[in-house]
Amino acid sequence: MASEDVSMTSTEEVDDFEIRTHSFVAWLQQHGAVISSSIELADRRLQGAGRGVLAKTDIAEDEELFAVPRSSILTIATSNLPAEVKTQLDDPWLGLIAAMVYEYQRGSESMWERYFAVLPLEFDTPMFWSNDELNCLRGSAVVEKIGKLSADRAFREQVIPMIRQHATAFHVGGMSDDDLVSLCHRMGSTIMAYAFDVEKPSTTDAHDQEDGWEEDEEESESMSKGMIPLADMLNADADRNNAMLYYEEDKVVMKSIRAIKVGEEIFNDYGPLPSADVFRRYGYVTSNYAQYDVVEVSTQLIKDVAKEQMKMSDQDLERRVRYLDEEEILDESYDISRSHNEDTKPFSDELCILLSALALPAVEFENLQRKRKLPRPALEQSSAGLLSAVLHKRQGLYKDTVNPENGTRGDAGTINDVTVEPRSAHRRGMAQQVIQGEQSVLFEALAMLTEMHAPTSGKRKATEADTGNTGKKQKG
Ligand SMILES: C[S@@+](CC[C@H](N)C(=O)[O-])C[C@H]1O[C@@H](n2cnc3c(N)ncnc32)[C@H](O)[C@@H]1O
Repeated sequence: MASEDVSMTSTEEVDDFEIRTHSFVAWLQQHGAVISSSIELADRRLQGAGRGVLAKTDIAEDEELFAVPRSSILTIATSNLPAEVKTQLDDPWLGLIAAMVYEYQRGSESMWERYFAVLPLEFDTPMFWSNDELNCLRGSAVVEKIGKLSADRAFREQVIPMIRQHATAFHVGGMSDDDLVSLCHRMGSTIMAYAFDVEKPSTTDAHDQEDGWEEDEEESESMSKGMIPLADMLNADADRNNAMLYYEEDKVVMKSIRAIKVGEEIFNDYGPLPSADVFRRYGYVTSNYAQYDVVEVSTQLIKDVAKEQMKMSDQDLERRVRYLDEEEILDESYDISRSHNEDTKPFSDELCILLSALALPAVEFENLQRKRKLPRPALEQSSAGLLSAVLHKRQGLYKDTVNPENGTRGDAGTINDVTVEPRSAHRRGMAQQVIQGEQSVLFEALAMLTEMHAPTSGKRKATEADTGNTGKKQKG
């Protein structure tokens, strides 16, 4: 989990945690926030979840839990960044990072000082992992998505020169570029785990939009990225989500969306994110996002296996792939989902079309191409065989194979190894959970393919219903 200070052990320091909580709540109220007496900001460190919001009394559905004035939300616009700096910032997440660095460095001169005092100093997100720790994630597509190098580059090329240009305003005298990169990473990771896509005042539809920075490109003019004090103190739970944030003209309001019993935690939801994404963005793993787990299979892997399995020439392979690209079927990778996930199909139509196109005899493919047609999005015997070979190859990309039934694996000793310090052991444990989730998706997918083409069922042809293409729910 994210933490303010991992070395915090003495009673004095533990008390400081409470002091900072109370000081933050008092600060927010002084700035016009209205907080219901039915809730409290509580210490959830024993649950491994930092702070969280608890119900102090029974709460009815649709009750207002708290309201935060828009002026207390930290955005580029509300920050005190000099006007000429604001005009230099056209990227929303780099801009908010700069605004946070600016406000943080101003210390007691910043109106958000007591808010920063409850935000984390350290993270367990993979952005901060050692190479040894990252090695435990080998095989998961999450490794390619961490983006540390590109973030470093953006900080060094875009943010730091701008900060240096206004060094006095930013109070960064004496800080090296490396110090600034670390501070930018800290603020970037805080945004990733805490910021909301805030609807601007004129658009008042209800939405819960807690988000990371990767959605920025799609962000419309009506949204801006912002840090909403207290709204971001809610922990998340995919199954027990009981509150939602509503955007009003001059404030944002958190309301209960179902009845909540005294003592229960008030939870936000991050949406249908696979565990790997929850882990990458928020730095923790729980089993209740496992229902959304996926395994990413790259097109390159599919091409490599098809070439070998179908004994295809490079020329033939590239011709088919080019045609599918023209028909907008080709992607860089395809997600395999859980077979019992109610909202998604285990094998997408695009993946089935790609596999079928690669598995067709050359003459049949040429016929289709001539008529500018595509294969049906169903798995036939040959395309299912190809997929099965792809998935076996995909399995081999993981560092170890985890038994999805009991979680044991080749080097399970690493996690319990007394020579590994506790924080690293915790990270390795999370890596194992992520990998185990992905591998169980693979096992399920392979079992489904076997069942679809089991010899006992008489080598029947797969129908669209097998791949979920009728839109009906798939049962595992
Ligand atoms: C929006 S903040 C929530 C407030 C946070 N607990 C705190 O003390 O600042 C998101 C962070 O809370 C933690 N978190 C949220 N939901 C959690 C959960 N269900 N279990 C464990 N940690 C959780 C993670 O560290 C995540 O990055």
